[in-house]
Amino acid sequence: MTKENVPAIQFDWAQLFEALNIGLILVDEQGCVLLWNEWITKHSGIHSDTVINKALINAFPEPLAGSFIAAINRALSTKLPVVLSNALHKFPLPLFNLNGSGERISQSIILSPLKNLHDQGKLMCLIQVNDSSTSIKREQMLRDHSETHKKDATTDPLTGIYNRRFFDAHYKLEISQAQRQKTTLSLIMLDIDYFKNYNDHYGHPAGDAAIIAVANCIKNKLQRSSDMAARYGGEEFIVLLPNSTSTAAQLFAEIIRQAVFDLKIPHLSSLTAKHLSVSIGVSSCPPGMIVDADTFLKNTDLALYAAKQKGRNQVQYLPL
Ligand SMILES: Nc1nc2c(ncn2[C@@H]2O[C@H](COP(=O)(O)OP(=O)(O)OP(=O)(O)O)[C@@H](O)[C@H]2O)c(=O)[nH]1
Repeated sequence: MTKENVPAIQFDWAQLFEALNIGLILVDEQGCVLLWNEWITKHSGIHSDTVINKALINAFPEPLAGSFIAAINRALSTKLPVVLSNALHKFPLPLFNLNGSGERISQSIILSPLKNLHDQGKLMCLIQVNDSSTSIKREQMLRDHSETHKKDATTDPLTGIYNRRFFDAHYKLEISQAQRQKTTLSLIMLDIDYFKNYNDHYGHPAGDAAIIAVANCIKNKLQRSSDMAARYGGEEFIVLLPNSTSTAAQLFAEIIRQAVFDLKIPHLSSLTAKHLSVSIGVSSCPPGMIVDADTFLKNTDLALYAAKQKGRNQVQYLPL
């Protein structure tokens, strides 16, 4: 904007400075305070009368950071604006929130050299202070929200283990990797016995607690970081064991079956035992065998069906 096209209005600049929702401090080349607006007064508790024409370094009750003083000198010597990054300098000035909590405002600061029209050839430095607490909190909220969202998309809310959607995606990757690397991939499907009776007898909240107990039992027995358990349906779970032979998978299934039974959760309406039990189906895809994901899953489900048919509370293996 040139001088010619500046709007010809009567303007109270002092009023503008006071109304701004940012902090403004103006210092001369000696670091003497020439302007100190209302925003700074509000957030520092220091009135302009006590600091005008005095050294900025003595304005606050605590010493100013060396990096802040250096930034003012840099703006004046290079005649270029300097930005104090919020990431590196969170609280350059002792400024506080107005809520009385004593919490410091995190600040983003721009230092701009200005010509001092009253003192030819001399410069002043305008210090603009922005309260970036709100934008930082908003960013943090967005980050937290996106983390929660990601977690929601992959985990089962009741048990905290992976959900079926995540399992399906992961399972397809594991099948192709096992086929490429010629390793054995094993699958375990597990279902709580007579769970409808359990719910009817003990109530739905107790049923939920039993599902959580079984999920924890499975989770605690997983040995390798590549093993993965998911809640597959209401009271049905699935475990993926990469690089695990059929023998190892059956042994592992038996460990889980026993561990659930050892929880000794009373199940008086079960026709199998007095305690909560699970039936487990196991299937393995040996090295070099090409099988599609659905066939492998169906085979494991058939093994589970066989475990149910043969009396429940047991492990059955069905070769592909
Ligand atoms: N408490 C609770 N119950 C659930 C949940 N999801 C599914 N169920 C119940 O699980 C029961 C499953 O019943 P069925 O599929 O008939 O199986 P079952 O009674 O275990 O019979 P078998 O598997 O043959 O031993 C149903 O009553 C569902 O309502 C859940 O999240 N919480």
